[in-house]
Amino acid sequence: MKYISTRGQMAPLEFSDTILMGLAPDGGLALPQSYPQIDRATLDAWRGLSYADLAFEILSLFATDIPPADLKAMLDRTYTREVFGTEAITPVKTLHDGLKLLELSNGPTLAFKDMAMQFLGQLFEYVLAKRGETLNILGATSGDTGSAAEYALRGKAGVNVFMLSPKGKMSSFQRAQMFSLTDANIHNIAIDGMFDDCQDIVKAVQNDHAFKAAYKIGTVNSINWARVVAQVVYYFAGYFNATGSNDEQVSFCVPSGNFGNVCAGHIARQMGLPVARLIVATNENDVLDEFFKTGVYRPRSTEQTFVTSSPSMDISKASNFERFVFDLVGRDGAEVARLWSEVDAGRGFDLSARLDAVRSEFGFVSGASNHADRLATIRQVDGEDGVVLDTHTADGVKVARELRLTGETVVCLETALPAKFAETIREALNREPPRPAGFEGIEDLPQRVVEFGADAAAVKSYVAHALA
Ligand SMILES: Cc1ncc(COP(=O)(O)O)c(C=O)c1O
Ligand SMILES: N[C@@H](CCOP(=O)(O)O)C(=O)O
Repeated sequence: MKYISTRGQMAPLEFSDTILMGLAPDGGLALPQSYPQIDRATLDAWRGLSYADLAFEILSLFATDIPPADLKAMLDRTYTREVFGTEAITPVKTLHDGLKLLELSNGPTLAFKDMAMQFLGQLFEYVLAKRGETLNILGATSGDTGSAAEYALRGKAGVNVFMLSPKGKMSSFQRAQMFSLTDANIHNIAIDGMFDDCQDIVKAVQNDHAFKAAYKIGTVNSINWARVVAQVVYYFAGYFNATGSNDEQVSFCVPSGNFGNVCAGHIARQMGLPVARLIVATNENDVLDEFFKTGVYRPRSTEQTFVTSSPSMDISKASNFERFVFDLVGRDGAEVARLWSEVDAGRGFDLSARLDAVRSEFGFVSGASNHADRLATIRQVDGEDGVVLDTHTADGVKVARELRLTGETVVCLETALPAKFAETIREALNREPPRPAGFEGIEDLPQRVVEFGADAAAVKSYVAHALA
C-alpha cells in the first residue's frame, strides 16, 4: 500500500515514510492510494477476534512495509488490559433507551487519543531504531492530544516533544496532566491564542522544509496518518460489540473538532463496514455542523472561536476535513489545493452542489450542542442510567438522541472521562466526577511551561535553542 497527498503533488510513499513525514511536502495530508475493501467473508472471520488481533488484520492492510511479525508484536504490546483496563479494550455500554456508548477513554490519559497514540509511540520507537534516526515532535493540542502524546513518548530515546496548547483554555486537569511532567524530552509551550493558532504554527513549521529537515520535525497530531488509521480499528470493534451479526447496520455519532475521529469512521465505512450514517456532533464551534447542513465551509477566525465547556472541540479549522473533501471531490488533488488556497486566504468554499453525495454516498449528517444542552444531558444520563458523561461525550449523546431514526442502532463515541472536566461536572451534578486511581492531587504538582504569542518564528527559535 502506497500513500499520496490530498493536494496531489507527492510521489507515492511507503507507510513508514508517511508516518515520519507529517504534512506532505505540498502542504496536504497523506491518504492511501485506495481504501482496502473488506468483503463479507473477511468481516465474518474478524467477528470475535481480540482487539489486538483485529488491529493486526486491519493495520496489516495499510502498514505493508512493516514485517507482519514486528507489527503483531507492537500491537500485542499496545492493546492490553494493563494499558486499557479491560480485555475488550473498547467495551460498549447500552443506555436505557438503547443508545450505545463505545468506551474509548480507559487508557493512560483518559481520552480516546490514547487509542492511537499508544500505538504511535511503539511505531516511532520501532521505525527510528531500524533507521538509526531521531525525531523531534512539534504538536498542537486543545487538551487531549498533548497529554496522550507526552505520556506515550515521555522518556523515549531519540524523541523530543514540543507541544503547543492554547494558553488558559484547557481544563485544570488537562493542564496539570501535561505541565506536571518533568521528563527532559517533554517541552510544553502555551500559546496566546486558540487551538487553531497552535495548529497553524505546526503547519507553518511543517511547510518550512529547510527547518523541518534540519531539526527532524515530525508530528503526533492527526496530520499523521498512523493516528487516523489506528482509530479505524475501533469502528470495526465497536460494530462487532454493538451487533449480533454482520447483517446489521449501525450509525456512529462522533463528537468532532479536528475531524480526525470521524474521518477514521469515514474510512471504515469506505472499506465496507456496514455503517448507515456518520453523525457529526459539534459544540458551539459549529463550522462542521454548518458544512454538513449547507455544503458551505466557512472556517472562523480566532476571535470568532468560542471558549466552551467542551474545550477539546474548540476548533474552527478542522484539519482532517481536507481528507474527507479529497474523497468528496473524486480524489482530485488540484481541486483540494484550490479549495485550501481559499481557506488559507481566510475565506471558505461552497460545495453545496455536492451535498446530496455528502449524505447519500458518504452517509454524513450533523448536529450541534451548547453549554445548556451539555449540562442537561450530563444530568439526564446520570439520573436515568447512573453514568457520568464527560462534556464532549455529552455533546455526542445530545446530538445522537436528536437525530436517531426509529429502529436505528446508534453508537456514540465516548471521547474522554469526566474527571478531565470537573469544573463542568460540578456545575451539572453538584459533585465531583469519579477520579481514576493515580490522578489524586495532580493539580497541586509543580508545573513547567513556557509562553509565547501566536508566532511561528518564536516557536522555531525556541525549538532550535532547546535542541542545540
Ligand atoms: C475529548 C475529545 N472529544 C472530541 C474531540 C474531537 O475529536 P476530533 O478532533 O478527532 O474530531 C477531541 C479532540 O480532538 C477530544 O479531545
Ligand atoms: N482535540 C484535540 C485537538 C488535536 O486533534 P488531533 O486529533 O489532530 O491531534 C486535542 O485534544 O488536542
